Amino acid sequence: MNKPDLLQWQKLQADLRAAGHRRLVVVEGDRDASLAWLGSLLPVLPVTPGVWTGSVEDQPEPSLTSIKPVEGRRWLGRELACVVWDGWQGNPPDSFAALSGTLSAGGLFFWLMPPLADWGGFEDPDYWRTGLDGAAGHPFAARLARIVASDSDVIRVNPSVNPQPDLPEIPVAGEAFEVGATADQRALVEDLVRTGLGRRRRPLVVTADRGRGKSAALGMAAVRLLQEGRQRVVVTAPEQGAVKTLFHHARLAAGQVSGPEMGTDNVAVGDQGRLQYLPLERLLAEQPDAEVVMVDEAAGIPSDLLKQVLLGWPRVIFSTTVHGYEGSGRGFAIRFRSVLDTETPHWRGASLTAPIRWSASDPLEPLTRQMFLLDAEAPAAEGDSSGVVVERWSPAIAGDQELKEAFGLLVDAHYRTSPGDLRQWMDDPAAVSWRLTCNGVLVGVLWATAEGGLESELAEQVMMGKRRLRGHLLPQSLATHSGFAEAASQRLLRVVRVAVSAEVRHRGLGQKLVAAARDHARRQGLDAIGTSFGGNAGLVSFWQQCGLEPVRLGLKREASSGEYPLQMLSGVSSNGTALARHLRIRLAEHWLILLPRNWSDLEPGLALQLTGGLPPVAPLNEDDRRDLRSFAEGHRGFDLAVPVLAKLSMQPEVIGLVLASGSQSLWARAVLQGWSWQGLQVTKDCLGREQGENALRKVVHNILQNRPDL
Ligand SMILES: CC(=O)SCCNC(=O)CCNC(=O)[C@H](O)C(C)(C)COP(=O)(O)OP(=O)(O)OC[C@H]1O[C@@H](n2cnc3c(N)ncnc32)[C@H](O)[C@@H]1OP(=O)(O)O
Ligand SMILES: Nc1ncnc2c1ncn2[C@@H]1O[C@H](COP(=O)(O)OP(=O)(O)OP(=O)(O)O)[C@@H](O)[C@H]1O
Repeated sequence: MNKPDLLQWQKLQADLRAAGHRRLVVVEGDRDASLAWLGSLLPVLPVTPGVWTGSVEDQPEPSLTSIKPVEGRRWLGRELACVVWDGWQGNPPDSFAALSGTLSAGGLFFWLMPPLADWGGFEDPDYWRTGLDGAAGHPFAARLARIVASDSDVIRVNPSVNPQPDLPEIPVAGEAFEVGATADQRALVEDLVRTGLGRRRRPLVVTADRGRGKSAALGMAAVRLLQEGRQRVVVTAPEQGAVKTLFHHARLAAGQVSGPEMGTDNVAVGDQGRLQYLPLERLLAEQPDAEVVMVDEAAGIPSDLLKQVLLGWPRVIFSTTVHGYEGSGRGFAIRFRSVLDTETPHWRGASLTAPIRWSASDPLEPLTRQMFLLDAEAPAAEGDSSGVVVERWSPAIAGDQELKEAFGLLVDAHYRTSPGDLRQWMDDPAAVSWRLTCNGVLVGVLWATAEGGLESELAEQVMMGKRRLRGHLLPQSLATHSGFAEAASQRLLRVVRVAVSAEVRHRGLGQKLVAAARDHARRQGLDAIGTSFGGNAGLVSFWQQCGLEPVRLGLKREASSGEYPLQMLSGVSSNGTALARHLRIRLAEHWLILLPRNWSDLEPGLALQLTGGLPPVAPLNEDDRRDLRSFAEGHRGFDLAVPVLAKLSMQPEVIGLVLASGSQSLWARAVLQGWSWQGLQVTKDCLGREQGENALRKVVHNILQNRPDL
């Protein structure tokens, strides 16, 4: 009979729990046989709470919760005794990695799949979601198969061939593993308490892998601070769900009852003390009088908002996950470090290494790390930028060390780089990549993908919003939102990611990588090179230096960067050049009406930069000049001068003068973004209407003096 030896599995599970380990069990081959095999094994194992990533009808054990394969990330922060992952239904990497992190000590992760040798050719049902279906090969899955095959801690079962493989002996130490504070965590709590009680402006930045107990430590430390005399500790995070663990451990530390369904708004300690959660916007708007502010999952918050928190309160603690399942916090650490170095050079870093919910010798964590390159690190760049070589390179055929370094560079540069991106990069047949080395050390990577080239009928339908295609981000968005069907029929090379090591930035290396991609686009007869990213002033400058121009700004801020998506393009063929020009002129024609309606909260520097980068729609006429002079000399009020001031902003080189005026933010918001005087007072752009108008008059006066030709 194809049945497992139940007693052996029960012993294995008990030994794993005592050792604080979890294991991956790959159940290979025929799916029905695998389900039957699991159906006889699971009832004798502890499987609740547990999940099954398949349909309810196929569920091998009724007490498992049936979820869709993509829903794993929703379980982050919870603990599962068992995961049964039906790979036949799809293997979205982010979700898989997230679920593996929810498994507690003693947990088994069953993975149903075809035989390992077939993984590279297996048409994973999840491929369609990101347009990878039908690709000739799947190097990402083939690599996973190699890793699984070479890991002796993975248990492999093929129920139709060998239903009872030899199970490993788990060495169990004298004392069984128990979840509890590690020495690391206790030391961190002391450090946090010292920071919270200490002198001003010595921020602490806590970084660690997932599940090290950072959030819990913040909760425990907050309570200690309140017990030791602080009255108000405020915690914030990208979303309220992220502070559940923090509040749970705060309640326990305060000797209160805590349960999973309890709120995360407030914990009172003693007569006066209060730990309170505030969403970031409220924290910044209300500026509460807190002695200590803690920011959990700080990588999920744009650095300019973190900076406001940093400067707004006397004692600030930031905490974030590095090597997360849904993206990495190291990019955050790098980006935010420059803010810290400038604003508060005495900031300190702290870290936690020991896992809390499983033992340090658990084999599942290092395995998932390797599978999804969760710990990918860019090689140390010494700051040497000589001996530059730019070359085509492919992640699909790279050795593991090379791949790890290149992916590490992308991860460092973009904190939302996730395992799903690795799969896309390796498997997308339209992907082309380059790497840049300095004296043999990898310091730059560019990943691009060819998009568009749709038949004209389909392109028309995409333009009219009647069809949506997977992939083709840039052409689709330009066709649908900007209204140009030819954007979907032309062939564009979209730069998905470009990254240069922080140590060697601003030396022209990034531009070299983009030039290589542009060259390729030209040689391949493509029409344009473009990109789409969370717009900020620095990156817009970079892309402008590379010859790309803004052609579209999205209407909704991206969840990942907190910024508006911006698309930039540069023609390579004559058709592409005409399209880019056409798109820009169209954007320019609409800009002054769209900007205040849709992007009034756009960062003012970026609003000015984009305005200055657009072609002028119409030159100033005699009436405009008269109005400008009247405004500058005080005969005409601001309210009636706004249209002419806005028109003035779009004249060549005017924005340069505005940027140099010292009133740039006031100009952007009052003239271009439609702000009220009241709002401008709150942001301290002016003291009130009179002072604001006078400042703007001065700017106009200066522009008229400098540019008599206008
Ligand atoms: C689709 C996408 O990938 S968008 C995301 C781009 N990648 C990232 O944000 C990752 C982190 N950043 C990086 O890796 C690098 O800063 C890159 C790739 C953006 C630029 O690489 P570099 O090698 O520094 O660019 P390079 O030296 O060729 O060009 C620098 C010019 O770009 C502009 N620029 C680049 N970064 C900035 C910035 N933060 N602020 C202002 N201008 C900037 C400037 O004009 C700069 O000229 P300067 O050095 O004379 O001031
Ligand atoms: N001292 C402790 N005793 C018991 N359980 C703990 C302790 N510290 C943390 N935990 C538990 O371990 C898990 C991970 O802790 P926590 O969320 O604080 O880690 P983290 O490093 O903040 O991870 P993440 O990056 O996932 O937020 C949680 O389930 C938490 O309740």
